[in-house]
Amino acid sequence: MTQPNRLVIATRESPLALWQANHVKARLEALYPELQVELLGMTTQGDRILDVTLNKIGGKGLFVKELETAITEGRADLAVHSMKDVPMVLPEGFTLAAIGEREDPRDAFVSNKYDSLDQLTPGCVVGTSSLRRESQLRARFPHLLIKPLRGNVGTRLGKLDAGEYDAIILASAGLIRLGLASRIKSAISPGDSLPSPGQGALGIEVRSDRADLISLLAPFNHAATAACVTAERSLSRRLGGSCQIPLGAFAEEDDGFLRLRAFIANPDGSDIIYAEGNGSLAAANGLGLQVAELLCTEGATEILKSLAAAAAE
Ligand SMILES: NCc1[nH]cc(CCC(=O)O)c1CC(=O)O
Repeated sequence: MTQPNRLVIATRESPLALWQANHVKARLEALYPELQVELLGMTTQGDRILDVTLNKIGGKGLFVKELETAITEGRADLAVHSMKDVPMVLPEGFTLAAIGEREDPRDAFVSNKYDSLDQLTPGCVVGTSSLRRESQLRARFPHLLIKPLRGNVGTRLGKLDAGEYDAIILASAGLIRLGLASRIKSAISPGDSLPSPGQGALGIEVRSDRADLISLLAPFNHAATAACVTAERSLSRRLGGSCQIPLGAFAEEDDGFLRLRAFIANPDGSDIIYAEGNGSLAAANGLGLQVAELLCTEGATEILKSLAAAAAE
């Protein structure tokens, strides 16, 4: 198998996406000094449509499709994604060659006036467009008002600073990567806001037939992170995971074992179901299915039915 001497990474052009692509580029160049790596920046539909909440316009796939097309057409070899944005089922012919070590997976509380969620007083306005974050806030902090908030990380911080919100919730990982960790007033515990499947982890997508790339990228894979993300994604896939469903799934590895916690909810947070399970690293996929089954027995099936009925209206 011959090693390529030049690689092109397809990436979105948001500052976070560019940071992630440059991070993978630097890692690859350090591993393979002979290799030349270039970036191909692209705008996706998800970046273009900013005035509608994501769950109304088709969700995660919008951020990855153009990148996959560039790979199919031979304009790029690989795409770097936030695993949180990668659909649970990849299109035929694509695979994840590696999942890198996870950054802080927790949600971050960001505010110019308050230090943490429990300091917020009745009527405080919290910005988020994530159904996952919204349903958990409604369940745990019913006195807060939730107002939609979209755009890339910089745009969202700008809206907070303009006084449109008392606080906003973002992923810690994005803020840390962008050198904005000082904006995090407090990390929200997974018990208060269970992260999204894949949050904080980077994935590298290639065509399944590129054995050369799959072996080249193997050193980037972080086994514990990959197992956690596998468990989270298998749970989400089993429940039809997309941005349309308020769902969180978060796995942690300790000494070769995984603990997977998950929840599913009605969008208004009136019905929120938690489940968790433990398993070995090697059985990550099965653990995801097992905890999904637990959620179904506890009422997830009914929530999914009513969400599907509401969507069909
Ligand atoms: N939904 C957009 C998105 N996709 C990945 C991240 C953050 C980085 C990560 O989770 O890896 C963000 C921003 C956010 O939710 O604040």
